[in-house]
Amino acid sequence: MQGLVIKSTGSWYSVLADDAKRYDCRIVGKFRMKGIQTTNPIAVGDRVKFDLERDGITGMINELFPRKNYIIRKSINLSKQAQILAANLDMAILLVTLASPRTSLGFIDRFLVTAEAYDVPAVLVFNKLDLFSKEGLEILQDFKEIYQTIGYPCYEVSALKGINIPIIQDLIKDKITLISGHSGVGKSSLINAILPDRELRTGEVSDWSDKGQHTTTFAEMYELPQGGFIVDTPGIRELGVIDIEKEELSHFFPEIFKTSHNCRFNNCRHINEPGCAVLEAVNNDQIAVSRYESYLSIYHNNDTRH
Ligand SMILES: Nc1nc2c(ncn2[C@@H]2O[C@H](COP(=O)(O)OP(=O)(O)OP(=O)(O)O)[C@@H](O)[C@H]2O)c(=O)[nH]1
Ligand SMILES: [Zn+2]
Repeated sequence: MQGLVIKSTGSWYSVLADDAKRYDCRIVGKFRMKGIQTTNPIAVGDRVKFDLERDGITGMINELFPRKNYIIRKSINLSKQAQILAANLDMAILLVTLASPRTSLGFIDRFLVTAEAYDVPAVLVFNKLDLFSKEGLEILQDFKEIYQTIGYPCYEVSALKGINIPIIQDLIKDKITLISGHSGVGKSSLINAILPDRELRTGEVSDWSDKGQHTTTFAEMYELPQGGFIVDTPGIRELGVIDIEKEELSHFFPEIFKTSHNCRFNNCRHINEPGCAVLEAVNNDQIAVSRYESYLSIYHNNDTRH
């Protein structure tokens, strides 16, 4: 039988099979991933094959289908180990607010770089629309223009007042979607608005605390009544920390990458090189200054965290 892993406790996996029934499964043998060592071989979002046991309600997973992508969390102390938080994400939503609290452009850009590196399509959703003044709405238009020009879809909602929620419900239908955002941005409110019945909580993964202790938090996969799942990872405010080589960073800024093909040197860093097409595009307002500043900031710090 085949199915989707909707819950993982480390030793048991809840698999939603193609017959729409749920089976508690264990793993046969070892599943090793090339390149990274993981504490959990299988995560929510994985598609697996399993053999049904005689009892008709439990199973043994014997095959993991190739992942189109996955997001990981590195252990802070156990340096070589990583934990797969979720696999096969169709979309990552970054929830953004322009006031109380204001999300910085740098934060947005770091999220987008990480999403690009993980190969997860990213979308920006601006929340707390009900709080926007006239000036706020103008800033919203500026923000949207920066990101829509690059190709990132932007939406605006009020989770509290229920504005534009059906648009988001439609957007996430039949997809596995990760919702991220910094504290206070309204993630819980949005999930509640989308999914009033929180009883549908369906998954979890364990996690490390900052002190390196192995604690359990809940990265949850909520099944949507209209089809699809939301992955919520409380305590993980971004997609996770990922190591990006300096030389590769521009690959994750789509507009910089596209423009860089016209740089004079093919190893151009886009910092001060003669004939740099990226610098020229920034000067001509074809690339947003804020985006270029984020590029420089990440380049110099080599850091995708806050
Ligand atoms: N005015 C307004 N307030 C909102 C909206 N959405 C959420 N809030 C408020 O913002 C605060 C934070 O909302 P939460 O949903 O708890 O935010 P969160 O992102 O889940 O925050 P953490 O639990 O810290 O991760 C609460 O006081 C909400 O009532 C909105 O659309 N408009
Ligand atoms: Zn260049």
